[in-house]
Amino acid sequence: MEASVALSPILLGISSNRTSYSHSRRHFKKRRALKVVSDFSKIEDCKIDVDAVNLFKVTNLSYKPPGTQQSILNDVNLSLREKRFGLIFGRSGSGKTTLLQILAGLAQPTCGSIVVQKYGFDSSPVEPPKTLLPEKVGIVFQFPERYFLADTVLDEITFGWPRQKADALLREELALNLQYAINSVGLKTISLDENPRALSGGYKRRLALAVQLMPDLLLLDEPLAGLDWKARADVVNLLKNIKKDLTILVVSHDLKELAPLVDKSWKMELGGILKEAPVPL
Ligand SMILES: Nc1ncnc2c1ncn2[C@@H]1O[C@H](COP(=O)(O)OP(=O)(O)OP(=O)(O)O)[C@@H](O)[C@H]1O
Repeated sequence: MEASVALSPILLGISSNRTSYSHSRRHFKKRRALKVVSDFSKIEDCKIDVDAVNLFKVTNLSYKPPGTQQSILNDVNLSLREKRFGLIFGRSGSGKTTLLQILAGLAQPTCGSIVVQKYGFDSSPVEPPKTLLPEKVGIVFQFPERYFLADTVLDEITFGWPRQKADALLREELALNLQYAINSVGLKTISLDENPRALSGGYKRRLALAVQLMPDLLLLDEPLAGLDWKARADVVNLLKNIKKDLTILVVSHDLKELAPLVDKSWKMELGGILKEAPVPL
């Protein structure tokens, strides 16, 4: 099935689980209208912009899992400007994945805040900070292809989208969402009837990204893990394109390949202590 023909299942209506009607609608509007994240510590960057920019900020965040005595994350601070690529590196077990999970709303921090704030061209905040809502954050876990749920590419991308109760406007929005997702990750040449498990490694990663593409902030845990050299280069190119629209925060050990994309980087030290640091190459 070609992408254009494949819009018809959406227009016929789809049922909900992975995401809700309002969720999808919010994503659609947000993608068009909202500018999100920016770099607080380098807010002078904003001076080159005519419009206001958004800054994603984590302040004094700590996390102690329920029932444990030791904090995994300790007083973490970071900020990233919209449409920037942030990279967190560091030793295994230092807390990188835990931080992504908290940013995605999968666990509650013990203390601290995660906000988005808009700044004007003169570097002053133009609005009070807003709590970053989990539905505005997409997360792609390590080896995301292990968690594919559907039997076709189309169903995998649209899993959980409204089917039965979608009005005409929403159906149109969903059709555009689908087109956007397919085009953004370069899945146009793949049949939407294809079984996701039959795709090559690189195309599986593209599909996993398409599923999570709507939010403003995209979190990726080891996006190159387990791929051969060709697929890795493919995903790096894809991330370069996606960066034009979204803010991306990546946790990875693959520093050399991702370095050309990086605008800001941090090292997570054992004990969950995050420090801004250049990518060590
Ligand atoms: N719910 C939990 N309860 C107790 N300990 C936990 C919990 N979740 C994670 N940990 C521990 O917190 C530490 C940090 O784990 P995390 O997976 O965030 O590290 P990481 O830096 O992402 O490691 P890697 O690079 O190997 O993926 C580990 O020692 C892990 O065992």
